[in-house]
Amino acid sequence: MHNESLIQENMLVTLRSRFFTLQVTSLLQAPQSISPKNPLLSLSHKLQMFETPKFILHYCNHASFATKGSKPGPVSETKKFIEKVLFVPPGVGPEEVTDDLILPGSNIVLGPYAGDAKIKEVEFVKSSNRPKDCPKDDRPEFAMLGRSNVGKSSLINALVRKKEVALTSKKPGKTQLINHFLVNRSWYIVDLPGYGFANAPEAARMDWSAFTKGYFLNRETLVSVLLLVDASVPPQKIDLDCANWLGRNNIPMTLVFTKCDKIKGGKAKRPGENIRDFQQLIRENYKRHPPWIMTSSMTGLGRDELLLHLSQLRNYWNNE
Ligand SMILES: Nc1nc2c(ncn2[C@@H]2O[C@H](COP(=O)(O)OP(=O)(O)OP(=O)(O)O)[C@@H](O)[C@H]2O)c(=O)[nH]1
Ligand SMILES: [Mg+2]
Repeated sequence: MHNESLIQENMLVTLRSRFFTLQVTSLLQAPQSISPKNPLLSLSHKLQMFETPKFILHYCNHASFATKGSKPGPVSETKKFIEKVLFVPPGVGPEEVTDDLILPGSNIVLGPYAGDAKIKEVEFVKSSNRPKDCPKDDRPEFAMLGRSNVGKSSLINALVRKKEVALTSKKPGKTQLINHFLVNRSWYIVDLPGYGFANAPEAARMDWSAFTKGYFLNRETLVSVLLLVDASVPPQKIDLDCANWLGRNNIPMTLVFTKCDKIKGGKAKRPGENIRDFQQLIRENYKRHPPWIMTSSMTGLGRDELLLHLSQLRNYWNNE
């Protein structure tokens, strides 16, 4: 794709996201009824003021996700395409998806479980150095996973709108323990140590396999892993391995692309291209695309959209 159209695409995503952010305030604040009589209708009504996020179709056209030789038509007419490419949450049938229900800068469809996504308070609970030392209660949690320096701690701070809730650093390897943060006294965000940091001092280096994999495989309250991937660099083998490992172990995952504000000069690929490449490389291992979303902790891109996504996963989990 030409650089110019990529820049336009990135700008479009940013603008749409800003526009959307203004409009979603009511959804962020007002708890949604979990089983309204006609949930999609009411949600659709709330979202109808939004600009139609044609980005997803535009994106998918370029990523050639659609069957070869066929152009994706309007979302409502391409059921197979929707099932394969979009993340359609519980409570929404593929035939009910309209493009105004797709969160901008993502493949995530907003369903009737979304709501009550505003963060009112956040409290650091504890650091654990073994999975079995993690808080023992039945509140749902989301774990931030990703390479050292990908921006896990920064994203937590951006989500909760506090500068130093989770400690960040320019040097990789800052987070060394499993850190639980309790949000609104009802759910946890978990900051995990980064993987792939070979240069850490011996004492700080850890066996990621034993340490963190145990957590994923045994944590019953884990609603979804948020796998953070740096969109400013080309796909890295270690991230692809991680995405594939989660897929093989049926651990629910949302791909959160970070640093989408970072545009490198020269011939370096743009975030949009790196994101597409990453998805194409994991495509074989997933029947359907996992939910993915573009974010930037610097500009706030994707913040409210990600909170809405987490709210629908969490509310569904609570009602299961
Ligand atoms: N441009 C840009 N920089 C970012 C973004 N998110 C994080 N950073 C920077 O990336 C560096 C690492 O951020 P952290 O949040 O500490 O990364 P981490 O994944 O928690 O790292 P570990 O704790 O070492 O695993 C810091 O210098 C951040 O300022 C982003 O969205 N855009
Ligand atoms: Mg960290």
